Amino acid sequence: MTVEDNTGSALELRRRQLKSQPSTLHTRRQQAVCVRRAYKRYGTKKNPFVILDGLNMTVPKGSIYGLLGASGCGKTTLLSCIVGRKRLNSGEIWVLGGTPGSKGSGVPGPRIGYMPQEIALYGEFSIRETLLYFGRIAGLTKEKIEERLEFLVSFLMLPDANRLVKILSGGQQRRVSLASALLHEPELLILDEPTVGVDPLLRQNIWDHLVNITKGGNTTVIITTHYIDETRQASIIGLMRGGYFLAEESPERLLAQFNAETLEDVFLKLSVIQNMGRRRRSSILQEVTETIQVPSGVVNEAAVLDEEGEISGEFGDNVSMSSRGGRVSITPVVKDTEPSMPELPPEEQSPTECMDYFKVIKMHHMQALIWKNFLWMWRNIPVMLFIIGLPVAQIILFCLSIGHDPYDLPVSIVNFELDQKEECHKGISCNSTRLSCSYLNHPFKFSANYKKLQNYFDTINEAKDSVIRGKSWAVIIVPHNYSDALRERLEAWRYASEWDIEYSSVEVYQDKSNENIGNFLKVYLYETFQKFIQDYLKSCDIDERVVSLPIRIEEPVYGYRHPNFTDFAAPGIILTIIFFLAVALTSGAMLIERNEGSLERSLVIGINGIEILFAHVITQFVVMVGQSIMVLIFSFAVFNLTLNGNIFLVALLTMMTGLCGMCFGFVVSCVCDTERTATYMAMGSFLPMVMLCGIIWPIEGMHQILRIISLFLPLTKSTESLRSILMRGWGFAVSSVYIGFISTVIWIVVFLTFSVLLLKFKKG
Ligand SMILES: Nc1ncnc2c1ncn2[C@@H]1O[C@H](COP(=O)(O)OP(=O)(O)OP(=O)(O)O)[C@@H](O)[C@H]1O
Repeated sequence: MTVEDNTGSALELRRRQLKSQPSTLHTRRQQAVCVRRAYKRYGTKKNPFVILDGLNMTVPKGSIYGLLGASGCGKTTLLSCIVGRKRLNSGEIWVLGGTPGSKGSGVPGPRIGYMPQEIALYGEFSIRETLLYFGRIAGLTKEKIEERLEFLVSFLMLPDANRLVKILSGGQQRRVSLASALLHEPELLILDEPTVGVDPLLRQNIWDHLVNITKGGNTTVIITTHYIDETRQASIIGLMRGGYFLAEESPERLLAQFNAETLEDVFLKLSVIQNMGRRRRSSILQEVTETIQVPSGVVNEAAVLDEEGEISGEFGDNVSMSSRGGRVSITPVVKDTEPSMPELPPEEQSPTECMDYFKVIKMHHMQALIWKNFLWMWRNIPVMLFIIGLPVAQIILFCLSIGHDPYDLPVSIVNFELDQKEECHKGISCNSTRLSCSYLNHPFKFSANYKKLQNYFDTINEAKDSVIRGKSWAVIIVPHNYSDALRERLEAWRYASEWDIEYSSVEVYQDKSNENIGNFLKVYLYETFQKFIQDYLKSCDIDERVVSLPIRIEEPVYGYRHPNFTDFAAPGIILTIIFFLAVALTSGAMLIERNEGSLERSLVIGINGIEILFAHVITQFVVMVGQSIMVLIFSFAVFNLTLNGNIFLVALLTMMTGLCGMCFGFVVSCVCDTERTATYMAMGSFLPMVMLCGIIWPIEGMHQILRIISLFLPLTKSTESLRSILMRGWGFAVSSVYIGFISTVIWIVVFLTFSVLLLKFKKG
């Protein structure tokens, strides 16, 4: 044969392959599942990891379709796309006549029964409760669920239905998972490796059952398995490799065509052919159609519509595909120019109006979800007690640890007014020659806080050394003749001598490395001196006001003469505790549900993200109300924090902030895929929020830009509002109060909208 002859026949062959498919939209919709030109990649566009590369698949109604392929070839990915949980990058999928995920297609929904590869069950539920949950979602009555439960437990040889899933063996758990998929007798059953870990007898029973339910033609099964030969009972098997099907045929025809004993052999031969194709692209078609005679049915005719329906084969519809991924390509086809390509179906519409999203909420779904969430809590009572107890523990810690004056701080004193070994005594008299003792032992603040740890030294150097070595916070030096000098200074006033002024002053050397302690000590010394000197003048029958600062600080309009930091920080701390615990609780619950796979199963059976979200809002809200009540009781009844306003307003704002935290938790769980990233995000937002929302430091003391930023944070206005209610006793009519409520509502709406959008668009 000459080169020209070869080229000519190859061209002829290509033309033959390019013959348009007789498939039509109508016939595609008639199939249980029809996949055309599916392309799916993970990774980035630049660095793609192609999983499906122009794959075609046709699953006729009433058939059992065995999806075979090596581990990691993309079976689960394909199934996820079929059930609408992942999206193709390009290509078309029809499932039960509609496009998965589109309005009115019923997919995802109870028309499908899905058994994912992971166990995807709630460990804390019993077998009965598991089936009750999935049955309720599918809209079955309790009686029907009980009837099916009885059948499935005996058919799948399950133990007592009241046993918890988490204490079942791996194989038993898989069977409960299979029972959950079979429970509502769906039209399309998608089973991802249902027979792993199942004993041969039960495996045979399962296959017999599948054959039985598909007999009537109303149920279709797609099943993946690693035991290739068990698919002999399937009506069609699709052998997947390299992102597409090597063949899609009935097992009998495949065995006959390849003259093989087992399906493993067939797979092997097809794989060899595929590998040859990779080496010699141009000659593959010739080899397939000429050298290897057997696959003729698989190769060409399979693509042709026969009486049984439209069957696609590797060299059928796939022929008209691109050559992405370097796979064997008979000829590349530009979609637009292909004359006989059936017109693409108009995309079924997703909900477009806002209200459409709320119409998707179904009562029986909500009931099942709320029941499931409460049951989960009931089964995890220690966890729940911890969750409710945690904010209480935090508020107790806050009230006991923050805002109190430091006490028992050691100070060193060198008192030159005292004789050797003389002790300082309390008490004040007009003629006292030991006024320094009266001052330092005055029962007002200084002595009250430092008395226990006043250490007397003989020399200044020794005393200073104690500060240098960190043994005390300050050295107070009282000069000789302090009392006389002070008396003289008071009496002579403007005529006081230099000597009197010098000797009537105590010297203080402080360790100011700790700003708070340094300031407290300074204030204590000032205030105690003020008190002491007034008492001294009184003892001399002199009006004590002459030595008071000529500024009268009257009773404050709001707050106390001596406000404490606890009252300042409490509003922000209460809101922060409730907000961030709600974030942790909600994002944790959502991520556990998602990562255990149970969420995936619920979504496939028809629950949608919005229902899950609202069910969590309801159940978590109950928890959060419990947390808020406990926190408020401990704050105001036990620790007597200042509460001048209406407690109902306080409770309302606290709960709204908790709701806001829950909504932020939903955003976190939608954005993050793992608990670790969610923890980073929650922690990453915690500190900025605490720093910028005026919780521990007034916003008025921040950098200008941060002051503006803080206005746009969820806890700023609510903290301000709560502070005004608590400290000023203001009501809802005052702007700084109602702005806090408005800001919280706005943040709830923003976070909820974000979550809904993320749930809607973050797929696959
Ligand atoms: N979300 C993802 N991101 C990146 N790669 C993924 C993702 N999901 C799956 N893959 C990769 O895609 C490939 C196909 O995975 P898939 O789970 O579909 O295979 P499979 O045929 O079901 O395998 P098995 O039979 O072992 O379950 C694997 O290499 C897997 O690592």
